Amino acid sequence: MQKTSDINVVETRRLPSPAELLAAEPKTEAQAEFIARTREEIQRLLFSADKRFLLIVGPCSIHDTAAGAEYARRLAALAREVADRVLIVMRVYFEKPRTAIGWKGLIMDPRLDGSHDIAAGLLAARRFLREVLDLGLPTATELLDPITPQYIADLICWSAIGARTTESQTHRQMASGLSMPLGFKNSTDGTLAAAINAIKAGSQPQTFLGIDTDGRASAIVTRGNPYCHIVLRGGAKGPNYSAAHIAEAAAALAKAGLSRSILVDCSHDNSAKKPERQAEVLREITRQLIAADTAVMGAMVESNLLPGNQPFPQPREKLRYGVSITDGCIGWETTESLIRELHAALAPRFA
Ligand SMILES: O=C[C@H](O)[C@H](O)COP(=O)(O)O
Ligand SMILES: C=C(OP(=O)(O)O)C(=O)O
Repeated sequence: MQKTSDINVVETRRLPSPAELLAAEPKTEAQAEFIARTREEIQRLLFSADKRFLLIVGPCSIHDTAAGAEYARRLAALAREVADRVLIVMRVYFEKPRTAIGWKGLIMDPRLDGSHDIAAGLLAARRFLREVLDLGLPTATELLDPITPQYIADLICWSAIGARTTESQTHRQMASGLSMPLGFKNSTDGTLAAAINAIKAGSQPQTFLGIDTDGRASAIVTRGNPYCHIVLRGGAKGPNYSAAHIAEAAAALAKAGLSRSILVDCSHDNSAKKPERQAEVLREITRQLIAADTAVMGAMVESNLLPGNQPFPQPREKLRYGVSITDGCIGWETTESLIRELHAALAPRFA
C-alpha cells in the first residue's frame, strides 16, 4: 500500500512513562510540603493581602547543572536574608521556545550536541529541581511541550506560558489542569488580548488530549486553574512597564472581569534584550509600587553567575562557566546588589 504517514518521521524513541521517571527520581515528603506551602504563598502575594514582592530570578536557561547549582546556593542564602519583604523564586528553565531555530533546552538536548536524549534530559531536570527545592528555594519554569508537565510539574512552584504560546489553545488547556500559579506572557507584538483570553480559558474547565501517568493517550478533564495571571514582557513596539502601561493592563484585566494581578518581566522586550537594563526596569516598578497603589505584584529578572551570554553552538569544552548560552543575563554581583536595593526600597510598604 502507498505509504501516507510517517513519511518525514525518521525514528520514534520510546521514553519512560511519567510514573517510571517519578519513581526513579521521587520527591520527598518535605519537598511536597514545601511546594504546596510556597504555591499558597505565591497565590497570596498575587491575589490577596500579602504585601511582599514576588521576584522570579535566575538563568535564562539551565544548560550546566553544576553552575546552576552554584547559582541556586548563592540565591538561597540571599533569599533567606530578604524573605521578610521579597519572596524569591528561582528561574529553572529547561525548555526554550525559539523564534526560529536554536538549542531547545536541557530537556530536549541535555548533552548540548544535537543528540536529543530526551529521557536523560527529563531525568536531569527532575534531579536539578529536587536539588533546588532542598535548598529551600522555590522553583519557576516555562512549560512548553504539553507532555513535559507529567514528568516535572509536581516539582514546580510557579510556571509561565511564554509569549510565543500564550495564544495556543493547547497551552491554555494545559494551564487549566496545572496545580501551580501560572503567568501568561503578553504576545511578542506587545498586545495583551491573547494573554487576557488565555487567562479566561486557563481558568475554565477543559477536556483535551494528553497522556496519563503511564504514558497512555487519554482524555484529560480539568477543573480550571484559578491562579492564572498576566506577565508583561514588552513587545515589538517597545517596553510595557511604565505606570501608564500598567494602568492600561490593569484596566483591560478589570474590563474582562479578571483580577488585576500583574508581574513585570524586566528582560526580553522590556529591556530591549540588553540585560543590564533590567535594573532600571526593576527600579521603575519599585518606584511605582511605593508611590501609589499598583497592580504590579512582582517581577522577573534573568540573571546568571556571570553577565552576558556566549555564542552557541560551540564545542562544550570551550563554553565559559556560569555564562548563559541563550539570552544575556546580569551577573551575580549585580543581582545581589539589585535584590538588596529592592529589599531596602520596599521598606516604606512595611512601615
Ligand atoms: O528567553 C529566551 C528567548 O528570548 C526565547 O527563547 C527566544 O529566543 P530566540 O529569539 O533566540 O530564538
Ligand atoms: C522565552 C521567555 O520569555 P518570552 O516568552 O517572554 O519571550 C523566557 O522567559 O525565557
